[in-house]
Amino acid sequence: MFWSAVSVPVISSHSPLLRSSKNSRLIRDGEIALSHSWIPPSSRIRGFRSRISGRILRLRDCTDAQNRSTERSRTGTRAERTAVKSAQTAVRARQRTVDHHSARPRRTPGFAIWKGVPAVCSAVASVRSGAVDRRAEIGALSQAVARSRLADRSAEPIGKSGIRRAPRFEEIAVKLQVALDVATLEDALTLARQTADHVDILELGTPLIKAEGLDAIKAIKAAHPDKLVFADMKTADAGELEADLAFAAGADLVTVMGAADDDTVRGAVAAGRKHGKDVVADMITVVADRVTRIREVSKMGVSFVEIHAGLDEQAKPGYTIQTLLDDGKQAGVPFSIAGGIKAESIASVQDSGATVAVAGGAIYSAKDPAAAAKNLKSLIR
Ligand SMILES: O=C([C@H](O)CO)[C@H](O)[C@H](O)COP(=O)(O)O
Repeated sequence: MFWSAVSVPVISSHSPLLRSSKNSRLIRDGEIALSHSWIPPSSRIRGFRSRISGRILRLRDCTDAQNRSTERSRTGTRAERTAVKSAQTAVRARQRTVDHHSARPRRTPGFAIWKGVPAVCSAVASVRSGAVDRRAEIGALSQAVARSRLADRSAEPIGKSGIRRAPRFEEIAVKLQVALDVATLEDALTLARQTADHVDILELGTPLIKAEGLDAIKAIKAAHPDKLVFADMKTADAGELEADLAFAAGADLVTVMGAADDDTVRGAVAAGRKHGKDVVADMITVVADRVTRIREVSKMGVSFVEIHAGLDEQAKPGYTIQTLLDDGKQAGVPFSIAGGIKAESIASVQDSGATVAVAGGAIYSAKDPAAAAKNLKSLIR
């Protein structure tokens, strides 16, 4: 399940409704994230009213926060106006980054969760809701703005200044993706059935797609319509055509090689736009100057990059997942990690700020794949 960039203040996070709801996740006291499926598409753009804990709150996404805060800045006390104005500036600056990195930020707010945007949006929403103490909220707003400014610097390598990356994703659990790296559709359906309850994304591995063809995407999606289906096409040429085929077969996310020609990446992105779906740039084989290429492909409109060490690279002596995590931290764009994630390493993947953790061997090679997936999920804080 994807969690929306909408991060809303709640009056009481102790509400049984919020605690038990499959559709909301407590980020921290006073703030929840809502699942995409729970938010009608139009509301992701315009905001909507929802009754939570008996109070009506205004929910909005990052772009909406910008618009609404304009209204707010016309009224209220001087302190409120100043606070909202700084938030507006911060949100706009962040939004520009979102626009820059993703051609479809408004339609994919889930991938816009980075660099302090939700914190600012949430704080703007708090001030606007008028439901809680204004002084406290203005304090929260200022903090969010400061955090966003700090995050501005996070794209730069950590240098002598000693400035560390500002916290970005850590309040929101990383999504778990199982790589169905098996050779038959039958085995893939079995593995998907065993693990679906514990994962957010079902990935059809490249070998599976090659063995069974695009119909395998259709079959997995039909069996698990509530899950995001990721087609690991690893497209190296004819990006638009190949991505189009995978999306038409039912994929929600499709990979294109980050090492491919820029036009191949752009082509896949164009297909993604046409279908309203997401393209992921797989950075497998890009090792030298990986951060530079990650930033380049991000600007081409992919939803996020997969920083990936393939099975052959993992088999080399001295391989460590840490280099992938370090590059993710340094790149300052949304990323997933794939490269032999195990129970021992999944916490560090989350700490790196990854959006998605991809696990193949740790699940399909386990004696009990369901238990392995469940365990990995439980290790995500
Ligand atoms: O993409 C993958 C690889 O290239 C084989 O197709 C894997 O799905 C990915 O590496 C995740 O698997 P593990 O590395 O075994 O966790």
